[in-house]
Amino acid sequence: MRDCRILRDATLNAAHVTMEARPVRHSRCVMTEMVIPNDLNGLGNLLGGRLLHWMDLCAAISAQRHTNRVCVTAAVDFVEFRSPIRQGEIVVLESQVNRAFRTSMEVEVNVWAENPLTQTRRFCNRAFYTFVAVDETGRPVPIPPVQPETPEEQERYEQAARRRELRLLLSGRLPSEKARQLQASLTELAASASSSDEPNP
Ligand SMILES: CCCCCCCCCCCCCCCC(=O)SCCNC(=O)CCNC(=O)[C@H](O)C(C)(C)COP(=O)(O)OP(=O)(O)OC[C@H]1O[C@@H](n2cnc3c(N)ncnc32)[C@H](O)[C@@H]1OP(=O)(O)O
Repeated sequence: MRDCRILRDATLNAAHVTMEARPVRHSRCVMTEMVIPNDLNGLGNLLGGRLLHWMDLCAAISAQRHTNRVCVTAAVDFVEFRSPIRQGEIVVLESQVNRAFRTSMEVEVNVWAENPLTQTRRFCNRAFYTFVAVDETGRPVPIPPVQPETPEEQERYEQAARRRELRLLLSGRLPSEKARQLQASLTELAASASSSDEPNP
């Protein structure tokens, strides 16, 4: 990645880059695909790897919309496959940047399967991607913050900080004593568990 010419050409002129906070809506991406025979596993359902590929592209578009930079996938967490997706169904992917940190950001991707005849949708999949904005040499560069505008965006923004600590902890990039948000959440959980254990008077 570090000596790629496309990367150099795409990032040398960084006049379009700004560090002003950006609303979540600025990074939103909606992608639509149709499941065809080449996308199927032996059971006749959409291949998990094909879906992850589409999700990665959708998330990359969100990351690049937020930053106006070339962004690379650093990690993928909490991937769930809740319901198989069948041939002929329409796959709708929606992503947005939940929160930006220094050079990295959390992108949430949600996936629905849509019946093309009835247009009814069922929720199938969710994952959280970490993208890092890079310069022309592939090194991480600072990115603008996210400005949440709705209560849901605010909640996602706060949860993103806890998930970040967890993924950095699990990848050995954060010592446990520095995982302060997680420690606070665990203390809160323990307190609510012990108060609900108390017998009624
Ligand atoms: C017509 C115009 C054409 C234009 C044309 C443009 C080109 C259009 C390109 C399209 C692009 C599409 C892209 C698709 C998506 C890929 O397919 S990308 C390919 C797959 N990914 C890669 O190859 C990435 C390989 N990894 C790397 O290059 C480096 O590890 C990284 C990700 C840049 C990080 O570098 P590093 O030296 O570890 O940097 P470090 O300073 O330690 O960490 C930087 C940040 O990453 C975070 N981080 C690092 N590792 C992790 C981890 N495991 N978990 C969580 N966070 C992590 C750190 O916490 C830190 O965050 P901040 O505190 O700064 O917010």
